[in-house]
Amino acid sequence: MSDRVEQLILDLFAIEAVKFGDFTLKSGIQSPIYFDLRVIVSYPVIMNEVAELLWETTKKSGAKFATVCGVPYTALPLATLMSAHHDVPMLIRRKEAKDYGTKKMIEGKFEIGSRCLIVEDVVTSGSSVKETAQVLESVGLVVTDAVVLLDREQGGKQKLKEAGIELKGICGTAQLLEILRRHEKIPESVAEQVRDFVRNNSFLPGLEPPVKKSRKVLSYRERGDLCQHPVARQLFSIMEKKKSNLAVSADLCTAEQVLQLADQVGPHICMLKTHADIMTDFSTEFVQSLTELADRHQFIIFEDRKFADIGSTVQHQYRDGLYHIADWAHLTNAHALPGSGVLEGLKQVGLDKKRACLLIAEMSSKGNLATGDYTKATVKMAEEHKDFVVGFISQSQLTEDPTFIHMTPGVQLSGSGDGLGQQYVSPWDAVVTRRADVIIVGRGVYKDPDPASAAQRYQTAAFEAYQHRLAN
Ligand SMILES: O=c1ccn([C@@H]2O[C@H](COP(=O)(O)O)[C@@H](O)[C@H]2O)c(=O)[nH]1
Repeated sequence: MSDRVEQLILDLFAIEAVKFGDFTLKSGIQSPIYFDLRVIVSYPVIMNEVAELLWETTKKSGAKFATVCGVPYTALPLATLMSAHHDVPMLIRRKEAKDYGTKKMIEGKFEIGSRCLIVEDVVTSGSSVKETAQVLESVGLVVTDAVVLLDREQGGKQKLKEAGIELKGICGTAQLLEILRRHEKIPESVAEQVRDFVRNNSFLPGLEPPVKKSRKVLSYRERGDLCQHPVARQLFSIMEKKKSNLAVSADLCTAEQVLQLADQVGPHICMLKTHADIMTDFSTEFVQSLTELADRHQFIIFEDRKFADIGSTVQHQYRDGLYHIADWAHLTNAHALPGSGVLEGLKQVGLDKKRACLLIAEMSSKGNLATGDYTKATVKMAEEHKDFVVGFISQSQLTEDPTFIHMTPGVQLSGSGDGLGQQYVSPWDAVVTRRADVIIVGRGVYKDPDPASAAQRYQTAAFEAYQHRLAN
């Protein structure tokens, strides 16, 4: 195989798929080396050889997969050849979801939970592979392996490993330079310049290049298009249409108070959060009226039940008892503390009803224990239950997966705490600094003499913060 890799590098150099000079990369960095693998479509013999070597490299690594998917666009023909020659089904990732028809981001047939191999032409920081993995995972596929023709050796492999993806490459920059030097295709001074560049432009933590990376921040609409769960899709769509990323927490003790508040703040919110168990007169009539208000004003109902028991018990708490939560709350939440059984239990009740759940990964209260490894384990649990878990209650952004929604309580325009452990940040801080998608406000709204105006103030503050995030 090494003779074939050597010949391939010489061929790539000959067709100017590998160039030396002074190039401005997408990130704005000046680079002395440039890979333009797009040209290989004009050289079918070379393209075929690349696809074969990608296949052999993958097989040698022992990677197991049911489908292959090329990172658009250069790797698409490579994945196609691998698929056709080795009889392994291919998937196509769209760069943008169609705005008509089925709005699929992934074309092709697959089984939920099956593995997909990502194929790429060049890896620098690994972000394109990661982005493709996120889209594949958002539809229920599993990504553990990726294969690339050229690894620039700037930290992408390590970054992907941190994200749980094993990257195998046909050739790295060091080997490529060695081959070209041995065949006297480039002078030693050029090879040294490239080695220097690679050393000084690593994407490893602490060694990131000093330039701003231009990763696109997705809008709520774009994120909604990526989501599979109907509640997540509906929420993002309401947020975009109503220009609201505000959830009001109706922590009130009578049905009349909750319904009055819901009607007053309805036009300004994307979600109403309830604590059914603090109400003295909870009834089916209340549920009916709340549901009507949610339909009229277009908001999601979130029962902040914070389930935290074994699967069998939470199933009863969710389905039965006084509140029959699963019958009316689009969304509920759970602690990760009991382990994944809590989700298995809730899912058996909620999935058929198309309900969704958030995991409590961080809390706003002083001295709480939902930090560090606990928070990380919570994120992992959410990733393993994406059919039901659509996001987090958190105080910061915990994952780059755009299909997870981060909701942040402990938000007020004025005030830093309540004397009982609650800690407040401003809407700007929550959305811009901590990267919340939705802010949750209780007393800041319902204790105001004019809750509708207060909700409008929070709505404007939080949505302007989101628009700032989009633009910067
Ligand atoms: O970490 C958490 C989790 C949940 N909450 C809930 O949010 C509201 C906040 O009400 P405020 O009046 O705005 O303080 C309340 O229902 C809590 O149970 C939280 O605050 N922190």
